[in-house]
Amino acid sequence: MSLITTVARAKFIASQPAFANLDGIKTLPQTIPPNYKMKEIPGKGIGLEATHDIKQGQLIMADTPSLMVDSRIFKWLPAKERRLLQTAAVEHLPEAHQAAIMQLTPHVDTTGMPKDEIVGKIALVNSFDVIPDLLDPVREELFTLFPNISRFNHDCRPNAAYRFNHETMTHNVRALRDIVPGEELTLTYTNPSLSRKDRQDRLRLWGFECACDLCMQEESQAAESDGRIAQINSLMPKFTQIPSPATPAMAEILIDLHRQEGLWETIWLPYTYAALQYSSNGDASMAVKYAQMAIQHGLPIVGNRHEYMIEMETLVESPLEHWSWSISVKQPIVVWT
Ligand SMILES: C[S@@+](CC[C@H](N)C(=O)[O-])C[C@H]1O[C@@H](n2cnc3c(N)ncnc32)[C@H](O)[C@@H]1O
Repeated sequence: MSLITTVARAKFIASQPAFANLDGIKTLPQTIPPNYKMKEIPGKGIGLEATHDIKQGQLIMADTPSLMVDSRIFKWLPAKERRLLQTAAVEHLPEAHQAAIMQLTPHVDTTGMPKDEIVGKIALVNSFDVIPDLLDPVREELFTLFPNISRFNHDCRPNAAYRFNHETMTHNVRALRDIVPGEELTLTYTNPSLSRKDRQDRLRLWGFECACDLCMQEESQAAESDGRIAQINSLMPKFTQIPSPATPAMAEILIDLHRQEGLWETIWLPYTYAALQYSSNGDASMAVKYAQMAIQHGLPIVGNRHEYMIEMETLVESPLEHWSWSISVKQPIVVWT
């Protein structure tokens, strides 16, 4: 990979296990047999299609970066200088790798365009903002181009999600729900909990009109979906209010709305709220059931170091000793301080 950053940050990144522990690299999961194929998707350019059954949580792809750019350069360098640096970084890669990058979509006609502008467009259309590692002293994101993950198209109700692992330097894409052969594999490029108009406005900033099923729906169906999104967005904050007016029934409604909308990437949150609601109302079996579902759907998305995942593990282990146990029976509910 090519990395554009300061010497100090490059030293930090080079000290990560992926570079410092070469034996560890041998255990990286990139060698998983692909369960997808690349093909032309009508109205969306190239995309990926499942060729096998894929289970919720299953790893679909683990991709290492081609080009990682410290996002501070967007403030520090004029556009032309930045693009020339990005081009030099691409030219540092092995030839086959360079060719793979130059084949990614620039989304515009590049006839007669200088190479640095083409590289700039390819980077803009295809890169991900990687959040820095917790130990990285620089808190600015890393604008990162991956050779294969860039082929995932967007869907406002995606069936896969990504998470960057700094230890292995891989961007891991996992299934959000069970997927059957023939389905397109998709990620979301924007917040799915926005109204259709707001999602489409944001995607236009990426330079395309979204052709996903939800965006192609009739006006009346789109209005129903927007209504559910509005209901989710008004219910959600009630679970973190102090004191909270939330109840187990409200948590069940929130879960149901997520299921109806196919919001599989965030469903771990209502499961978490439901677990806490049932626990605070003294129902251990429902609390444990939902805590397990929160873990099942949350781990692939937020990882095992996330505070809610730690809470849910604790709740599953000893429900009657969890801080939330029966608190609303004894006193007003305080959920998530
Ligand atoms: C990161 S690339 C995805 C792969 C791309 N289709 C290709 O041919 O390499 C993003 C581009 O794919 C297209 N695209 C992705 N999702 C789309 C969608 N839901 N509707 C229409 N076009 C989409 C747009 O041209 C967008 O600029």
